[in-house]
Amino acid sequence: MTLDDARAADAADPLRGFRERFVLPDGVIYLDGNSLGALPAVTAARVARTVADEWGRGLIRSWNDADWLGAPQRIGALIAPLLGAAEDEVIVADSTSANLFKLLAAAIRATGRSTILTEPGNFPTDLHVAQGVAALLPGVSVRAAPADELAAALDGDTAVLLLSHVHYRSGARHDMAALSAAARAAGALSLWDVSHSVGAVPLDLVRDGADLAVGCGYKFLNGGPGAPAFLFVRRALQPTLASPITGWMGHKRPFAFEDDYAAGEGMTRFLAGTPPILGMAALEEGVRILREVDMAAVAAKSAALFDLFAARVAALAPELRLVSPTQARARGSHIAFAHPHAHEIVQALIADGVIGDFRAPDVLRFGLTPLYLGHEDVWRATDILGRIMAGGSWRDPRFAVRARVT
Ligand SMILES: Cc1ncc(COP(=O)(O)O)c(C=O)c1O
Ligand SMILES: Nc1c(O)cccc1C(=O)C[C@H](N)C(=O)O
Repeated sequence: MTLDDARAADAADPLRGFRERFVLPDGVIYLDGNSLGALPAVTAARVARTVADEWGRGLIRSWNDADWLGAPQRIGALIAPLLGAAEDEVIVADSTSANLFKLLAAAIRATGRSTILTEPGNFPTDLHVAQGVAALLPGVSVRAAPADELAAALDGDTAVLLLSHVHYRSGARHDMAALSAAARAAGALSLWDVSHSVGAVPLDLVRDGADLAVGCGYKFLNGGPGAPAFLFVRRALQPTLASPITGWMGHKRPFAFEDDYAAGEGMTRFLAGTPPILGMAALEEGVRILREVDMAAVAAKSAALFDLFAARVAALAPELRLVSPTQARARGSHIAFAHPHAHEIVQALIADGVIGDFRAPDVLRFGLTPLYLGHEDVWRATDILGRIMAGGSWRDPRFAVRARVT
């Protein structure tokens, strides 16, 4: 593909109109929307209105008048179709880590079983929260099995199969339907972390038999740094699960101020405390944009951007080893390569305006976000990468200095 071909592909792109819905700095090619999504153009004004009008003038009346109280359910319902879930199966609350804790503990209690089955190399918070739950509950342990041994590792002790649908490092995507069915056949629940899937690939949690899911609001949903997360519980399971964080917002009647806890109806029981309204407002705007989008078009464009990226790197920087699956249906919406000097190369790219990220020890990762990234961006980014590799500019000692956040 030539630069002209890339431009022609962008001109014919059905999603090209979405780029102007985002604020992106000049001189930057942003390839990290899988870690922190870009700022939607409407979000600053929405947050400013929430602050000045709803908080400043409405004051506490806004819990009713601006429906602050209903934000977790309202935004959950907005996210639901992106998950292939019903509106009453999703609620927005807390962080992905906290929601993992709630659902893991609930799953162990509901099944009466003792093992959390996961895979080695899952996102650290998933593993760490599982370890924390196991440390808290007598007899509970975490077991990790490689992807191709997971189905065989499910047994009568497995309470819950905990997996990231799309792997944060390689982008590899699990077969949700097959693994959820295997978990169910073993009498276990399936819990999917869809942080790297929602808004990135078409999801159908109900069709694919997922029992439980959690995910981030700040990646492909473009909800802003530290945006609230969401959780999904299959409707039939909701009455059987109990949150271990029995806060007042999950109570059946929070404003009755009763001494004794009574779990709220449906997903409400998975709330704990007061929702962060400013973050909720930003998240709502990000999700609204995604709701206008045909996810099949997003998936098709993501696949085209990936193929272009992979082909250009193979030609211009063959020393980078592709670690993402080559088949589109087997991956999410980022591309990853391994190189012993991945950190330095990513830093050199950032210095040249191409923002990707480094995942220790040796991975360069580039988010492919079809709403605000075009073929020309990929063409230019890979051009810069090729020059950095050919010229060896990444060897500059300043690129070896590790930042706190990579
Ligand atoms: C798969 C996955 N789960 C969870 C998280 C983060 O969870 P939290 O928002 O609680 O930090 C991330 C990224 O940070 C992630 O990639
Ligand atoms: N949540 C993050 C943060 O607070 C700081 C820096 C990065 C993140 C991320 O989201 C990392 C991301 N989940 C990943 O896949 O690596």
